[in-house]
Amino acid sequence: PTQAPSSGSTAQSSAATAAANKARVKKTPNDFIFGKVIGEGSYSTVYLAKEVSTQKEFAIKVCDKKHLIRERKTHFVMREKEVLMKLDHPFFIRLAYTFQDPERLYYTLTYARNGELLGYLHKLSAFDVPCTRFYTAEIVLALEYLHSLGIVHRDLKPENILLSEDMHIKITDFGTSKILSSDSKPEVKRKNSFVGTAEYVSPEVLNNQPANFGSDLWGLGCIIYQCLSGSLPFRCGNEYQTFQKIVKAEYDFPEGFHPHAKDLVQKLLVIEPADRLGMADMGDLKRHPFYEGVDWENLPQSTPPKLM
Ligand SMILES: NC(=O)c1nn(CC2CCNCC2)c2c1CCc1cnc(N=C3C=CCC=C3)nc1-2
Repeated sequence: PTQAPSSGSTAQSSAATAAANKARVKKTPNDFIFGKVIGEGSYSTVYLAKEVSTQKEFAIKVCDKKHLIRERKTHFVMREKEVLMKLDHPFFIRLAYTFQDPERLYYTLTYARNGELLGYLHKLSAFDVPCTRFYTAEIVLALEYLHSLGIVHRDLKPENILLSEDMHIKITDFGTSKILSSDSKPEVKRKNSFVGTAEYVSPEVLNNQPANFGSDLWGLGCIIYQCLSGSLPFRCGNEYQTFQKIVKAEYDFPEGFHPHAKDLVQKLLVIEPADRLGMADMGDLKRHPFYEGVDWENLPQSTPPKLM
C-alpha cells in the first residue's frame, strides 16, 4: 500500500493551497479603507486607499461603468489595463488587483507617495545637472523597457512621472498608450482622436501619423529641456502657435544651458522620428556624453540625489 503522506506534508500542502486560493480570491471594495481623492481623470477618480488585511497603501482608480459607456471611454480603460498587466519593472506603477461591483470598476495600483516630479520642478523652478541627469536617466531606462515590450506611452510628461517613497520614478497614466504589435493594422486615426498634451506632443502625432517609439523620445527631449531650464521648449500664447513651432521643431535654448544637455536635446527634438537619438538603439542614448558616469545597471538600487 502507498505510504500515507505524513500529517506534516498534508498541513504544508493545505497551507500552500490556502495561500494560493487566497491569492486568487477577488478583492472587494470592503477589503480597503478609501481615503482622499488624489486624482480626477475624464473617466476615473483615483483614491488613496489602505488594504485592511495588510495596512498597505494603494492608489485605487475607480471608473463608473455607465459614464464609461456613455462617454465611449471603455477602450481607454481596456487599453490601460492591458498595458499595466504587461508591465513588471520598478519604474512603472504596478496593477495589483482589479475587481468590480455593479456600478464601478476598480484598479488597485501602486501608490507613489511622493507625487509628481513636476511638483518638485515647480518648487525648485529648475533642477541642477546631477538631478536632471539622474531622473532623465531613469526615464531612459523606463522607455528602454517599455519599448522592448512594443509599447508607446504617447503622453510622457512630468505630471505622469511620479515618485515613490524612496524617490525613484514610477511612470503612470497608460490610458493613451499604444501597443505596437507586429500584426496590428495601422491604427485608423479617428477624427479628433487627439492624443497627448499640447506642449509635449510630437510633430508626427500632430501630422496625424501613428505614434511610434520616437514620440516618447520627443517627450524625453521636452522633459530634459524643462528640468534644466524650468520652462517648456514649445509654449506660446495659444495651442495653435505652439503646434506651429512643434511641427517645425522651432525652439531656443536659454543662455548657459549645459552644452552636453543642449547637444542631447538637439538630437531628440528633431522632426523625423527615425533621426531621434535612441530610435536605432537606446544604447546610443545611454552613451551620450550627458549621461557619462551614470551607473545604468544599478540605477533602481542607487540612492537618488537630493532634489535641490
Ligand atoms: N490617472 C491615474 O491613473 C492616476 N492618477 N493619479 C494621481 C496623480 C497622477 C499624476 N497627476 C496628478 C494626479 C495616480 C494614478 C495612478 C496611480 C497613482 C499612484 N500614486 C499616486 N500618487 C500621488 C501622490 C501624491 C499626490 C498625487 C498622486 N497617484 C497615482
